[in-house]
Amino acid sequence: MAESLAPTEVPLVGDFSQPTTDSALSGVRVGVITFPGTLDDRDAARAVTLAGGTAVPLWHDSTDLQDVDAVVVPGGFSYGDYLRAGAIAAKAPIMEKVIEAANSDAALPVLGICNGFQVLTETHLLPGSMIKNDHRKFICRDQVLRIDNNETAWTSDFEKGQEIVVPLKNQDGQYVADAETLEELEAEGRVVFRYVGVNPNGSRNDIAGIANKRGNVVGLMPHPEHAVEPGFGPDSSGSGDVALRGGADGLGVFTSVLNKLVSAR
Ligand SMILES: NC(=O)CC[C@H](N)C(=O)O
Repeated sequence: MAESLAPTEVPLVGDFSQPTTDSALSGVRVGVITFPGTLDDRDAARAVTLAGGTAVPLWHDSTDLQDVDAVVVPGGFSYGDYLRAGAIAAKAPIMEKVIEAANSDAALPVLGICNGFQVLTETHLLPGSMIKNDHRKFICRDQVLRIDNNETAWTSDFEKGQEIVVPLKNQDGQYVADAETLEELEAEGRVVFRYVGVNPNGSRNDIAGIANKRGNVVGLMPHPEHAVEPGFGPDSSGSGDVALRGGADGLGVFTSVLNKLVSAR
């Protein structure tokens, strides 16, 4: 009889054991959650590794955060986007622990990317909601973003006002919130990433990503983890010349949290 593989033992497949020269950074453990239907956990784990940290797979129905120092809630279609994108994942056992740790005095850094951002709004760690793109189509493009807040746990390695190019791919990417919430986000500088040039989905105030009040929880719709290796990411030169593809603009999101955690030690 075939050996049974309990769900909690399902491994995150892939070799993330990149050599790193900085032992302080590699001592930082970043959890990457996998729900049924998650797509981008491997790329998120690889981004953590390329930034110099240690990626720790976290399974959705576990309640053990395994002493991680930060958590990435990656993109995809958790639970098939049934009910609403992110709504079921928000109730997963692992998220109960993430919410607790994010709200604790220790302020665990949490990053939600795309479906992860949808999960974070559904948990109310972040305000507002994600609804269907205004054009009602799935969209996939290289997107210019401006870093409007470089004081969060996930953006401190960027310059304020810096523009980066990362991929965007979703159907429920339109960020909406009531007028009071939008006003508060703007007044408190909590719009972290803003769409530049094109607003690809009708998001209010061109909002691509936001933070909670303490700046430890950040969610964004575009995908920094898909732009972490020169030669493989989007064309940040804007020339359309494949030979000029830079594509590592997203790496700063992951180095930010590692450097911040190391300097806080
Ligand atoms: N790339 C993704 O994470 C997709 C997110 C989400 N399920 C959507 O399509 O809106």
